[in-house]
Amino acid sequence: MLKKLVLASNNAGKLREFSALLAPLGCQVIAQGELNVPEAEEPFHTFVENALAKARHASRLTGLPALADDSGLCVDALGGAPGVLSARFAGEPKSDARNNAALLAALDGKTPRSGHYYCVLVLVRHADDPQPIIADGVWRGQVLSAAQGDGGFGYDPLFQAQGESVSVAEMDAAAKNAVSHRGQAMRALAAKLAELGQA
Ligand SMILES: O=c1nc[nH]c2c1ncn2[C@H]1C[C@H](O)[C@@H](COP(=O)(O)OP(=O)(O)OP(=O)(O)O)O1
Ligand SMILES: [Mg+2]
Repeated sequence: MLKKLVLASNNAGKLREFSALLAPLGCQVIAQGELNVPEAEEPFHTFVENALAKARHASRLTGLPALADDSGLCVDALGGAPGVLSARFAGEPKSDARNNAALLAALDGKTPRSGHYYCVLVLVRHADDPQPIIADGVWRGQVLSAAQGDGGFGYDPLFQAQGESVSVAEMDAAAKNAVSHRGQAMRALAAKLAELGQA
């Protein structure tokens, strides 16, 4: 039933991961930027509210079903920060390099360095869909004391997932998708769609 989907994100790193993660759905996927959808406001304190706002915004402006991802890094010793503010941890304009520097500074001298990536995905069939499909994923690990690697995006050079011996930026893209917060969320979303007979 889902033939065409707008991906409600402007983050190039996420879009790269989704091109592999969405392939099994077999539907046509268009990034919102290709349809000139401007970035949505993300004013809320929870990931799920922000993801829903992004999905509704893209769906309203395109008339298509929309999938949004709201995600971030939650560090235990920082009370869950940067959390929903991950993208703007070092202020505007958004910058992965400045966010990583701000994270190292915030954690300087603090222990433990444990935390998790969180991702929530929201799919709306239309802008006012009363039954959004929601799935999430958690990926635990540690914040490293210096950046390692140049793959991935965001905080990946500083994050080493549990059970791994390298940073996420040193993992290959398929290995990351197989275990990441986003990969887990996507597989859970696909299972819900299948349950609803819509994938
Ligand atoms: O797998 C990941 N690897 C590294 N960093 C990650 C990951 N997943 C989320 N993150 C970080 C990046 C950004 O600092 C924030 C997401 O913020 P978030 O608002 O969801 O995305 P965004 O503004 O970059 O793009 P958009 O809202 O258009 O999807 O969390
Ligand atoms: Mg955002």
